[in-house]
Amino acid sequence: MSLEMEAGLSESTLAQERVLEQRTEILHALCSSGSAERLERLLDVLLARGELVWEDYQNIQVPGRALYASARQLLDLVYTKGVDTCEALLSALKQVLPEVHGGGLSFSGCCMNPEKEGVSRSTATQTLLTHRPDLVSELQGCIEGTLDALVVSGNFTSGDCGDVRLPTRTPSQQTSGSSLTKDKVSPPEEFLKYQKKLRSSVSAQSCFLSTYGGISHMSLDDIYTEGQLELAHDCANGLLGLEDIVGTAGTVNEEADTVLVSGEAGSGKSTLLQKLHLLWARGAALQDFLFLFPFSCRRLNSEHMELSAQELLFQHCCWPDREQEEIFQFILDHPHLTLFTFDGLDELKQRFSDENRLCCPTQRAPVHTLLFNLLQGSLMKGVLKVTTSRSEAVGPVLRRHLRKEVLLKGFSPSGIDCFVKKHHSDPTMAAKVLESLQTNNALLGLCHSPVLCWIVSQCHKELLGCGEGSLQTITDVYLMILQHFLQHQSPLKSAMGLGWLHDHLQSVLHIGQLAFDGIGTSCYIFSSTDLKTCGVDEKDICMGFLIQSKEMSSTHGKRYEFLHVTMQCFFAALYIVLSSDTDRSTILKIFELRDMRETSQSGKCFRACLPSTIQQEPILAGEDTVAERPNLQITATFVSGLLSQRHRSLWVDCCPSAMIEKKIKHVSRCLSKGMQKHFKSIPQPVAGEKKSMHAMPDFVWLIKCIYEMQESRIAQNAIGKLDVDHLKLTYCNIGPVECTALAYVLQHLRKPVGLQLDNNSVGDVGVEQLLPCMHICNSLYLRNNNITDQGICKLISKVIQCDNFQKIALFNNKLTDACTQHFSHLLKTRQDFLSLRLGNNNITAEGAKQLAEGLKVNQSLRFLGLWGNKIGDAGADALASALQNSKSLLWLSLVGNGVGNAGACALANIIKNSPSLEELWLTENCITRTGVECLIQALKHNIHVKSVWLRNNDLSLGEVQEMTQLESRLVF
Ligand SMILES: Nc1ncnc2c1ncn2[C@@H]1O[C@H](COP(=O)(O)OP(=O)(O)OP(=O)(O)O)[C@@H](O)[C@H]1O
Repeated sequence: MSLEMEAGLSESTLAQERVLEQRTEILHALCSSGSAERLERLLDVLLARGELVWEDYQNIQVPGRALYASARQLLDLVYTKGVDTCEALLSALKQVLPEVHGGGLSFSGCCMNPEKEGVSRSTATQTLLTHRPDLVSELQGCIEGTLDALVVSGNFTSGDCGDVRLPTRTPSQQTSGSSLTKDKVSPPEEFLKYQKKLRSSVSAQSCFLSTYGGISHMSLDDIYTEGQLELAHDCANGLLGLEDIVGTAGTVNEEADTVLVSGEAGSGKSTLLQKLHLLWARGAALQDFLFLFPFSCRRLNSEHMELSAQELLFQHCCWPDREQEEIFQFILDHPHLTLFTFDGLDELKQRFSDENRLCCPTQRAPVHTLLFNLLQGSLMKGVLKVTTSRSEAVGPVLRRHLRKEVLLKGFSPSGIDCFVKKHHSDPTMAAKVLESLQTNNALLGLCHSPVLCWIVSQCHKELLGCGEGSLQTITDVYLMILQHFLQHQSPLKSAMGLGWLHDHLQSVLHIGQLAFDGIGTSCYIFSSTDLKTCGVDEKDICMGFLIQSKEMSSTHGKRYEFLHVTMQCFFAALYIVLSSDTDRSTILKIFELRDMRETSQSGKCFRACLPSTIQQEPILAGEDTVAERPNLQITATFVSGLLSQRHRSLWVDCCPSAMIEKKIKHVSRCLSKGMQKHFKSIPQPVAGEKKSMHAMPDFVWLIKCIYEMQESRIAQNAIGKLDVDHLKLTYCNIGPVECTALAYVLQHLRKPVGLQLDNNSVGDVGVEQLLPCMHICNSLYLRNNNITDQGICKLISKVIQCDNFQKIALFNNKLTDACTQHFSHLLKTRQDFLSLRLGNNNITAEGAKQLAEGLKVNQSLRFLGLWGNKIGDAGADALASALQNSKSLLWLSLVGNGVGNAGACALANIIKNSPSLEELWLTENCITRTGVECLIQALKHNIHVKSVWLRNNDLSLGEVQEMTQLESRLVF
């Protein structure tokens, strides 16, 4: 074999090998956007070059086939056609996907087959084929004119035009359709009819709020209040709008199609989805999606038949009256035009797993298998899915398949205001409710949770009549709604005092048992038989705690669910407290702590303590069916609250006090043991370091249970033995409610701690809630917590009196110059204050001047951090003159403050005079040679300074080298 031949052979085989080797990348490049556009352009080029014939094209573009399947068919065909076609494919890819090519995928080394390129085609059809790619791009934007011309010339009918104009086609599909093929996509009228039917069914399901079902009808439009939405992985991006949920912001995994909206119970996840559904149905949002299929995991639990993806869509959402196949194929073909929502993934009986793979949309499987495959994208890849869940119920396996996670953090303070005003049409009443909230901070904190805000607004009479400050805990609020509903039953007896519970005890126990059995088996929808088994009758239903379930199919009889799942937890707790059938083992199970490695065991154990009738029920007995842990924990929180000394009088006539006493003992022992378990996990400190405790998953929950009990003795028992210097509770979902509980419990610590609450949702209300424990804190870290000047004003006026308090860090909040007068006051008053870090806020020169007033007279501050503000040269000047006489300052950071040369020269005075300064940070400050020279001069007078950081300023490489030679303590 000659050398040329050998070279030719290896180059040719190379092309074929490359198509094989790069198959996955090519497929990804063609299909990952979910749009068929790229594949179509590639086909156009290959047709034009004669590499594919028309028949090949039709074999690839089979209507209804998934995009990936078509692309695979193309690659198979090209490979079997041989080396030349492989080369042509690689070359066409370069043309079609230049950006991908530039991004690392190399299809190079191939040229077009000149013979085929030069084929002359005599007929018009051939010309159309040869010039197809150019025609496609030229026709984009002038399709309408072309269609008109074709109709006028008699070549096209209006039906042909309709096919081409099909709204869901990509621009190049529209163009290709006019010249080559009329895809067998369903005709527009049928498709539009289905879309219309789907829209009206989605609209009907979403226009009312179910919590109001038992009492009145409240339209979503009238009551919907924006909740606070944040990206889980991008704190800097601030709050999101509703449509950002499906947008690209915050994407962490481009490959994945599932967006998770997570939040606590009652934070408004279902309501948010409902709002999205309604907006879509009205054409007011998400208009990139032609179809939206809403699913409720709670209702999917009741589906015991195996279904295909197609059956799931049509049977559970909206049935197409005609042409089901075509409509489904259309959805498969255009996955990016469809949105699925799955509400309450945490309520699904099975835990997410990606083990049973299913790819075929027509293959039947159990509904949870379908759901898991849809979420992980092996089924109906490209369809965007939005699912909601409590955050703690989402495991690492699902997280791997998430495109992004969005956190729903309940109402902001202004959201509470807005909700209460919407809830009460009478503005005087709204004002009274808001006024009473302002006088009760613990209750105001609770109202950040929409479900609690709803209860408080609903029970305004009880609220206004119950006296200031008597509502402190979540249990108090739920007892209030219990009383509200029960008294609604017998209004004449409304002045009956404590007897209100006793009079309805049997009903409460029956509903309680239903709730309790359901919590143990993740059952949230109840049949008439379930109700009968627990003795719940029509009169009990009328009380309003149970509402009729919105059913997807009429084959089931009437079904019921609790107004809200937290209400079910509350009734389960009432049952645990009041029933003689529950004992120590029940309490032990609901208070069982989560092992870090444990997933579902506790649920199974809990089931074991349910009555045997429930255990044997076939739907509930599946191996992987579990009680949902977050609901068990909410139930345990309510049990703690109900067993509080404050509510003991309620039970006097309802059950033997010895039984209640016993249960109290069990609960306090569980809480104390739970805390001990945490303390045991604290590692011994490394020499020279402080003893630090990182909160484990259940720590905050235990703290909340202790708070619900409102008994100092229990709090003292549980926390008094904690011996740490630093308590770290970062990323623990701590909002105002948790702050209230933390402050209540931490007050009982024996020695001062550093409290680190970075990256939570403390806010101003939370800050106020923390005040009672400030005397036991020596430092407070509140990075990224939505805190404003208002919160700081209250915080400082408290900590100024706390002798232990010496350090505060508030980076990434919403502070402005208005807060600096308070810090200035703190610095003036406290001559033992050590560290003030206010980085990344909105402090300007004015704020720096205010701070300088305090710094002038302070002789204790060692660390001052103001990076990422906007103090400029004037601010730097003020700080410099205040700090140049400081004998305590060790570390000063003014990174990214635009201090410039003037600022640098002013700051040089600190270097010149300070006997203590060790580090000065001036990175990113637009400083040039002039400024650095001032610093160098000053450094000549100071041997204590260890480093001056000057990275990313306006200096050339040569200047940097020269200055480093002159002064080695400058860091560039
Ligand atoms: N954005 C909102 N505007 C007005 N009311 C709301 C809003 N969000 C929630 N609510 C009220 O709070 C109740 C509970 O909200 P929702 O059921 O949406 O919470 P959730 O986060 O889905 O709870 P869970 O995780 O327990 O299912 C609603 O029924 C409604 O009364």
